[in-house]
Amino acid sequence: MVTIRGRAKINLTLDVLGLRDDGYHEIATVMQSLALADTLTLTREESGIALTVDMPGLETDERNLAWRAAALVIEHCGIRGGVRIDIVKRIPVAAGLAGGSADAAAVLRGMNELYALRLSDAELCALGAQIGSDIPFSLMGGTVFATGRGENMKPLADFPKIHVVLAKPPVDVSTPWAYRAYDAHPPEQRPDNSAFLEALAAGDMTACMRLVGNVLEPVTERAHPIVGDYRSRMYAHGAACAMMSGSGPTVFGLFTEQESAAYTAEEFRRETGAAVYLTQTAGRYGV
Ligand SMILES: C[C@@](CO)(OP(=O)(O)O)[C@H](O)COP(=O)(O)OP(=O)(O)OC[C@H]1O[C@@H](n2ccc(N)nc2=O)[C@H](O)[C@@H]1O
Ligand SMILES: Nc1ncnc2c1ncn2[C@@H]1O[C@H](COP(=O)(O)OP(=O)(O)O)[C@@H](O)[C@H]1O
Repeated sequence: MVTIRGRAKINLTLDVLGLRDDGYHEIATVMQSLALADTLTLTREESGIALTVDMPGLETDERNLAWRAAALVIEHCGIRGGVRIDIVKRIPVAAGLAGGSADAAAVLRGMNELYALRLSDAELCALGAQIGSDIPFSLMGGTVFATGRGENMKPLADFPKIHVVLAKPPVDVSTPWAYRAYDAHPPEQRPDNSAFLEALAAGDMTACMRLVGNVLEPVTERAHPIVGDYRSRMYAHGAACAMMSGSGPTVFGLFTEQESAAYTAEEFRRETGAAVYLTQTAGRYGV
């Protein structure tokens, strides 16, 4: 039996550079792991894939990314045997936090251990990329500059430990929808990735906070103005910076003081009734 965590992410920067021939978008993004994580327990079975999730409504068949990751490993490695996967879900779903990718990455790592497959990180990432663009990052974790459709990764120095308040507005945003809406009206204002990377390398956190930016934020916000409302509330509560993660709709606020993050989370819940999570940035796996 193997127990493994699949961690959420936020995008500190996200730029879309163009539409590719394969229908995906070329992106450039600084991704950051969070301590907020699902827990997955993998148990060897004689055959087949059995999946349970403690969150009602979430698929437990081949539509679940965790199920697909297990199937891919079994096929790729010619495994004669199966697996039972039990997921304790803590990452909000369809939130821009890559919860599904986190679970898939955990299953790839978990299967590697459970069946002593000795797949390298590069092999795991190549398998992960077949299922979803964010999965290679979820396998690596930490602070990463990702390009291509998200699978080309340059590990960066860890972003310092900082408190993160996540607030998910009560609206659903699908990733394909966000990219299509981006194509229909690409925003003019874009994050400056080079400046962000320079500031990060120099350890200039004040500049980093100023340089966060997500080109999908105005796209999702146009359809869901509540995103802007949540961002303003985060700033009003003293966040060093606040922004939507990925395709949204979750808004994160970064706080240097634990107390002020905890107070914000509580107040946010009280004021809006939103699903609010208090967490922290997390470093790379195995480091
Ligand atoms: C926007 C981002 C930012 O990190 O995260 P989320 O908001 O989903 O967490 C990612 O690019 C999401 O990656 P992921 O959620 O893995 O996407 P995938 O499953 O690979 O693709 C779902 C769909 O999104 C679109 N897509 C995804 C990635 C990409 N670089 N270009 C795209 O156009 C495609 O329409 C694709 O069919
Ligand atoms: N293990 C999983 N956890 C969450 N969602 C999953 C999972 N497997 C498949 N999905 C599907 O993927 C969709 C996007 O989920 P998620 O990865 O949480 O969001 P996002 O792409 O915004 O980061 C969900 O609506 C759900 O139908």
